Amino acid sequence: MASRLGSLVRESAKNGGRIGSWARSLASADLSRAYSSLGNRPILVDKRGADILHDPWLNKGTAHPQVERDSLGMRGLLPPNVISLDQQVARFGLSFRSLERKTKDGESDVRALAQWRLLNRLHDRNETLYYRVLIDNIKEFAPIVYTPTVGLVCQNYSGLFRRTRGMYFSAKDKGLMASMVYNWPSERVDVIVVTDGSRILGLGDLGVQGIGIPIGKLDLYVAAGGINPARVLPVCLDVGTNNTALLENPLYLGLRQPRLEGEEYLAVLDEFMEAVYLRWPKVIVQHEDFQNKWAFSMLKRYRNKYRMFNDDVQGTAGVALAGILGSVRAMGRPMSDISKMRVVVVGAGSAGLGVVNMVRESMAMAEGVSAETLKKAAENFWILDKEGLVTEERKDMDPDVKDYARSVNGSLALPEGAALLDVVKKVKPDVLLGLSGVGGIFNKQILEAMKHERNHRPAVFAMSNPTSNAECSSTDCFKILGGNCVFASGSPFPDVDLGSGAVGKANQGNNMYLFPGIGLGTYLAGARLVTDGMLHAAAERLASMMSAEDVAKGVIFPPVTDIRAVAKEVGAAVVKAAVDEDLAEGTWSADVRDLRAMSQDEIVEYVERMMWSPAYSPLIYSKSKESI
Ligand SMILES: NC(=O)c1ccc[n+]([C@@H]2O[C@H](COP(=O)([O-])OP(=O)(O)OC[C@H]3O[C@@H](n4cnc5c(N)ncnc54)[C@H](O)[C@@H]3O)[C@@H](O)[C@H]2O)c1
Ligand SMILES: O=C(O)C[C@H](O)C(=O)O
Ligand SMILES: [Mg+2]
Repeated sequence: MASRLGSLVRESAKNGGRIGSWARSLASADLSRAYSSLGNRPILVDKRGADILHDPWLNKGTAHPQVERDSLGMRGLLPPNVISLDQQVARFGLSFRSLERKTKDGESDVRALAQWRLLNRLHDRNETLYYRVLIDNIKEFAPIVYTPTVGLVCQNYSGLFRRTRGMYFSAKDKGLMASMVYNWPSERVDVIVVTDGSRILGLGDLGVQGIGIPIGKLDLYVAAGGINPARVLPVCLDVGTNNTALLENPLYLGLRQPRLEGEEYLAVLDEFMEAVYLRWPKVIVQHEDFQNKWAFSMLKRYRNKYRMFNDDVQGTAGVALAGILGSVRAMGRPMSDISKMRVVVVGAGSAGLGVVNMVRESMAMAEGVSAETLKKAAENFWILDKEGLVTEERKDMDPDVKDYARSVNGSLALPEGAALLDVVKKVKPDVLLGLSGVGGIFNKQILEAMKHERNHRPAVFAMSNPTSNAECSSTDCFKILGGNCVFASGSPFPDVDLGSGAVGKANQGNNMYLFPGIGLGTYLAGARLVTDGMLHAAAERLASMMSAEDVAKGVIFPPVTDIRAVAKEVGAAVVKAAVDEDLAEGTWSADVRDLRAMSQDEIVEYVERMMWSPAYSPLIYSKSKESI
């Protein structure tokens, strides 16, 4: 019926509005009336789920009623909010007229969104071509599909929503998730990136619109990590939002309710994790952009049960560790001197604390990790949150930060809640690291205070995303501190011309250098869990990729054009660590005995061979859907 309706409309268009005999039997010759009266009659379909959503004659997008979503295997394939055709028309009009005007930074953002739309449409049409284009132009396009533009996309996602992508699980799906996962059309899923939308980059709670982040992360899993795009699944857990502007926004596609808390929230998470591992027991689940209050607890809850990791806590930590090791080398000192670094960290959230925990372990390693060396290493950090410096006098101290609370007596003592400027002036840190989400917080005075006699090569890491949330820009940093400082930022910044041929090198310090390799290595190792040992191996491999010549110039991370090679090397290091830890079970292409027999170089070659790259395959018609 659907195709008859389709051909009717096409035929009518060809005949300049005249309709065929089939339609003429209807009471009216008016095509639009015929169409609408037909539209109200049931249409028999021989498709289900994603096949309906990808058929323009059948697809109703967000207007598929719940009964249809349930009977046709679509539950979870759309944002949970059901809206009507009239609302869709209104939404389209609203988004058409207002989207560009509402974007934040004017002209350049309008352009960025237009570029994202072009890429997104290509992604919808042709996966192979899309990934080929992305890989070949990664430097130009990573800032569009990933940070910073992906932040803007999430802020506007309800208006930008066209073809659905990924899955949505909500509190309304309680008890149904184990069956819903079977609505996803792929038999095999290797990597899931899931968010609850509660802390999207430094942009806060964006509710269901956070789905843009898992989509962007998985783009890099494919383009950099060589994961097959047919086997990735972006997920948003819609547990409500506390963002009142979104709740009042007529375009908003998510549930209009406050965020679930406590046991209700945990029940959704637990059911989701159980459901995906039920259908895909070997899948790797990456938790992404969960607010601090859940990020650590979810990691602790699941990391010894499932092969999962939290990118913001663990991926970021590895990248910051590699960056600090690079800065130590740039100072002309041996890497073991990391244990002598004074590090001021601004931001005590999931990312900031993930970083200090990992760097602290690395500092302790020089003398052997023990309670004593870890305690000593903790003294190298000064941590600030929105209340200022965290000291032992802090009231209602977050237990995760307790180990780093500074004494208010003794040398370098500062009062509870001391301001960043006072901390920097007194401590004279080697590394100033921002994971606060507060744009511009490393202001002129703070950067001036980083010019001190303790270190002629200070490192400034403005790691918050997207660009407008970065703690400072490359220009501010180099103009104030001179060409000798080492600069890294979460979102890309340009190199800075310092005159007379001198160039301040702007590094991108982003977890994109690790998560694709961590996922790839875990998958190929067939590791049961993602352990600290595997994460340390990943970070160390990243750090070791930079030559002495690079680091001397202040280049501490590889260029984004090398991201595929980085993922390969990091992936191989993760495989090796998993084998050494006896956690590897291998895959059909190399079991654990094969992996054990491989030299380091052979593991690298193996990883490279297993990475998916975009190329067309010949198509042959076969009645059975089995692939040949
Ligand atoms: N570059 C990367 O790879 C990377 C990775 C993860 C997160 N990030 C970025 O880090 C930022 C924080 O992420 P998160 O998950 O830790 O968030 P979070 O909400 O868990 O933590 C933010 C922390 O910043 C503190 N803070 C807020 N205002 C402050 C102020 N004025 N002064 C000092 N501290 C302040 C908060 O108290 C909190 O401790 C985000 O912008 C995110 O985009 C970057
Ligand atoms: O998404 C990014 O660009 C990095 C990081 O995961 C973040 O949350 O900011
Ligand atoms: Mg993140």
